[in-house]
Amino acid sequence: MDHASTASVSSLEACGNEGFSHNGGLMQVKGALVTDDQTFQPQCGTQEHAMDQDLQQPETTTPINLSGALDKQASRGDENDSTQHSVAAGLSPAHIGNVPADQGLKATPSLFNNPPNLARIRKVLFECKDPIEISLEEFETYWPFIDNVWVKQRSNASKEGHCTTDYYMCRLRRPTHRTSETRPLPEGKRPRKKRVREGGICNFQIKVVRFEGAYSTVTIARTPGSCNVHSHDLDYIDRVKRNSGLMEYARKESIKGYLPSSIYTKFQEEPEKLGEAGGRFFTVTDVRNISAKWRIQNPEVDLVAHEGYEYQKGHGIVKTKSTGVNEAPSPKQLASLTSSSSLPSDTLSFPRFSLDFLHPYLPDHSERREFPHVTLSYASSMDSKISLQPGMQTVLSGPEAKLMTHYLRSRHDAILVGVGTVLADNPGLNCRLEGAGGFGGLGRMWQPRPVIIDPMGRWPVHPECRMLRTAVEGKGKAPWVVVSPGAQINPQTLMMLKGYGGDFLRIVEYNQHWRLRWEAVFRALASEGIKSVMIEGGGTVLSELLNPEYTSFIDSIVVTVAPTYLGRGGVNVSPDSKQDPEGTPNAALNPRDVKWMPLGQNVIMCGKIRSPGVREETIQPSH
Ligand SMILES: NC(=O)C1=CN([C@@H]2O[C@H](COP(=O)(O)OP(=O)(O)OC[C@H]3O[C@@H](n4cnc5c(N)ncnc54)[C@H](O)[C@@H]3O)[C@@H](O)[C@H]2O)C=CC1
Ligand SMILES: Nc1nc(O)c(N)c(N[C@@H]2O[C@H](COP(=O)(O)O)[C@@H](O)[C@H]2O)n1
Repeated sequence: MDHASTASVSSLEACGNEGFSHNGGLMQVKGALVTDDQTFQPQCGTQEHAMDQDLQQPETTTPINLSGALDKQASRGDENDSTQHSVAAGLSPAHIGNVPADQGLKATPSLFNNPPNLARIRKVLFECKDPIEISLEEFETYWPFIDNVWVKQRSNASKEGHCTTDYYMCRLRRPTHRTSETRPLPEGKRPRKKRVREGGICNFQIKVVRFEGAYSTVTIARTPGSCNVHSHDLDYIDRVKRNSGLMEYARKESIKGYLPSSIYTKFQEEPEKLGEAGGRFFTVTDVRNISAKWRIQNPEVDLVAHEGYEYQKGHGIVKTKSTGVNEAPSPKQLASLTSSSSLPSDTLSFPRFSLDFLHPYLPDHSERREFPHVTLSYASSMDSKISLQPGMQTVLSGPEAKLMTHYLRSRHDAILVGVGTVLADNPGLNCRLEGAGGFGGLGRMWQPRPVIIDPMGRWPVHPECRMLRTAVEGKGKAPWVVVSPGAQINPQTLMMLKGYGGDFLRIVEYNQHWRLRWEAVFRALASEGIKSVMIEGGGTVLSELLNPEYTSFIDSIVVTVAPTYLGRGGVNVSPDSKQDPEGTPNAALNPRDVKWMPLGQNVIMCGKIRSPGVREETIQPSH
């Protein structure tokens, strides 16, 4: 019998979180990782949780194809592993990536300094299919390259100044302004040649909310009056208006005193970068206009062509001497190119081996369900231990299995652990794979949400803990901490966690053993928009969830088995024993559709747990 029957989630607003607005309400796009050989197909996005009522619920989510994200496969170690006790020693080394042949081979400076995945991210910011959360820094980096799409309508700021909301409409929503045909032209003016574009043709509208906290975020979402898609593509806008990122490139080069035609020639030498930045329709007149503005202040400067370029009649500016462009870099240049990567040093290369075997066990985010898809995923010794002793982190996954685990993380909306694991491991619980679900995509947007089961509020929220550092560095999300009504959370702690983008969720449902009811936890997560949860541990959490009371909530299990025995002192994963009605012992649980897959020195066991038809909460999509 339940001691309390109402499930409720409170984000403890009552405890005094003035000045902090909820910076959630966001769309996560999962599984957007694509290998060079397209081994993995992108998946759909999910609504994480609603920030405020005027965010539109997305009706459908669309696969993301992150083409540029994985171009750079430089090898990097994981700085955090050195502190862990490793029983996986001797496993094969991590995959060493290569510097792609075309990466940064320019010896003379390029006019471009495009941020990573620019074309992809321009498209995401143009389409705004689902609410997007990015860091302020990312916003300031990417927005100038897409600002040609938008015209600001109005702005609001919160009283405390933490939060600013700007409302934008698509440029093509503006009504057409035609000059009166009858009005006489001013003296000396020729009639305008420019074709007047038809206005009012696209009713796309967004709002951009800036939230300033320990981790400043910007969320971008369609407003309720907006249509779902633009009535035109991004090229159409790029043809009509240049973005300010592109124009800034031209301005920077102009103020060096170069001829517009020389600048234009240099731009055209890197058509891919130009196209990525939205410059497919860039003209020499665009450069001339920028240059002319600067020349008003600097009329005495004699404009020159770039070194190695000169004017040749009939051909305009052409390259006359080798400038080192497209020549092979020296070893020194190569070394500096690999070390100056913008990705964090703990980035993991995307697996080069196939992980197709996992697909039947992965969440299908297009399904509409009452409860999230739940995957149990942990690493175990041969004697079913997950660590050498309580409170001790033990590495059981070899390099390949570790990449697989991070791939799994990229495919789930949330990663859940018990507080015992957090206290023992101080984990990051982010996805460190290179690509959209991990590093190098849109910051934290595609990262899974860490969830900690901590009924008594034992986790000491501290800026130095890894999850919060990870959040501040934009490498992951701050956690949601699931607490019971009895947990004493002081307002400073609450405000600190919220400032990092995390929160406390209070659950008031218990089972007969005064344990939080998992049903209530999953329902609470679902109501916050979480569609899939990967549960990593520890022993208490996993063993409890493998009991009959909860197996109807568990979809899949993915266990990394390590070739080692940790011994009796280790932390066990084992459900309660089971007997038939006559008292004869039975197997406690037999997963279905089992697959075993060797991965390096580990073997991965995948299986399904929830029987088809049991708690089949799939809701038919509404039309
Ligand atoms: N090899 C692997 O894949 C993994 C290993 N680990 C290891 O597991 C060990 C930690 O395991 P445990 O100590 O068992 O801790 P745990 O991580 O399972 O957390 C247990 C705590 O969570 C809370 N809790 C969990 N379920 C609850 C419920 N239904 N109601 C109320 N409270 C609940 C309680 O406070 C309980 O003390 C560590 O040594 C860690 O390194 C952890 C995760 C993965
Ligand atoms: N898959 C797996 N293999 C192991 O050998 C492990 N020790 C774990 N532990 C889990 O991973 C968490 C660490 O995550 P970060 O790397 O810090 O992000 C740890 O807390 C366990 O949940 N998992």
